[in-house]
Amino acid sequence: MSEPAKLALSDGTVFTGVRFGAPGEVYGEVVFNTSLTGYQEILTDPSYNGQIVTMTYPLIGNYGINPEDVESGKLSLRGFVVRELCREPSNFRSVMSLDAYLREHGVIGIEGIDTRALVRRIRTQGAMTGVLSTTDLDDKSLVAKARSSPTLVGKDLVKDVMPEESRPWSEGLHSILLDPSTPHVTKRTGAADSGPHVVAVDYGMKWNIPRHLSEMGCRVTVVPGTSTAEEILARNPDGVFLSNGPGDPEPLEYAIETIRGLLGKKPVFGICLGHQLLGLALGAQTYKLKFGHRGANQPVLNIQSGQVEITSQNHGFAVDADSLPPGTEVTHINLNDQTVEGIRNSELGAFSVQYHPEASAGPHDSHYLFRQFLRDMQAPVAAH
Ligand SMILES: NC(=O)CC[C@H](N)C(=O)O
Repeated sequence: MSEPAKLALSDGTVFTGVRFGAPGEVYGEVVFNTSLTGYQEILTDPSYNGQIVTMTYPLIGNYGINPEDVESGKLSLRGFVVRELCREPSNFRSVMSLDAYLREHGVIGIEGIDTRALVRRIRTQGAMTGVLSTTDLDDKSLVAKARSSPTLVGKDLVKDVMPEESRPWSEGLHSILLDPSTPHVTKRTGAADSGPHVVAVDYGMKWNIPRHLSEMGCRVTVVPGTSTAEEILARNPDGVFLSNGPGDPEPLEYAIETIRGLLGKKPVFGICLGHQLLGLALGAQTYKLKFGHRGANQPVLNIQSGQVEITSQNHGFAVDADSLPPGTEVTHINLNDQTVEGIRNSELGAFSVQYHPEASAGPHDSHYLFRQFLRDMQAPVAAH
């Protein structure tokens, strides 16, 4: 039996659809993702904390859920919006349906709404707060709640999703990726225990990042996003990695302070939130984009090589190019809107990208950045 659900936006628009997943009511920033596949990686990406995610692809759930394609141990997003939910998945790796998965994790889903109309609203008005409910179906009340719910600007959303303790990382990439001749066997390679030591500062890190570092032979120690520079340096790393994570980078003063204490001492590599935090630590500014970049088909120009990479992205904030201090250069730009996608300060041995070279899900064009970090770690900082 289908149960109604509603999504109301702060601009007064209300969409009526059908519930899937858990019942209840949530508010969050309504954003959209243009990936055709990878809903499981999106659901488990901690960077979506505080957001209600809409998929633009019209049929979601057709290959089910498997235990391997997770990017964290839980679902951090607030709600999930699709045009049509596939209730009968078919895939040799699937162990349950998307509907059952959302119910198990207490996440509300809505299907059967015109996601094209919703995305056009977000694109014209900008990202908005919305309320998704299966308990209150009164349009006026829902719009009033959407208007009075707080936005994520100025909030620390990292503290909800980062680990409390440090831990050694112990997993490489799927063998399914490494050995296409045995696609029915999904095994991971073990973690490296020699090679350069990377301390990965976890602000809500997608697991495919340390899997890549491990796969390259690095020994990886994951530490909480609140770690100080002294605590990190005491672990004697060869390089420090700054992870992705949710929300506005600006209020994360503890992280910016830590990065300042590492710059020039160890090679630093940042991805997404880590990139924004590196920018802030170098003295640049960040700002909120109108509706963000989320998908697996974002074109990025590598200014140095002249090559275009098709990239996986998930961000709503960006580093302001005009605010970059001398010595820090823009290395990559987004070809859709010319925003900054990568920066480098060679003297300090630090670089970062706004997009996701670990993909998961998405194209693999940007894996070379992990090798670049490896090269940086093999040369002392002063040599950069
Ligand atoms: N994926 C991320 O790390 C996102 C970075 C930041 N929270 C943003 O939305 O811009």
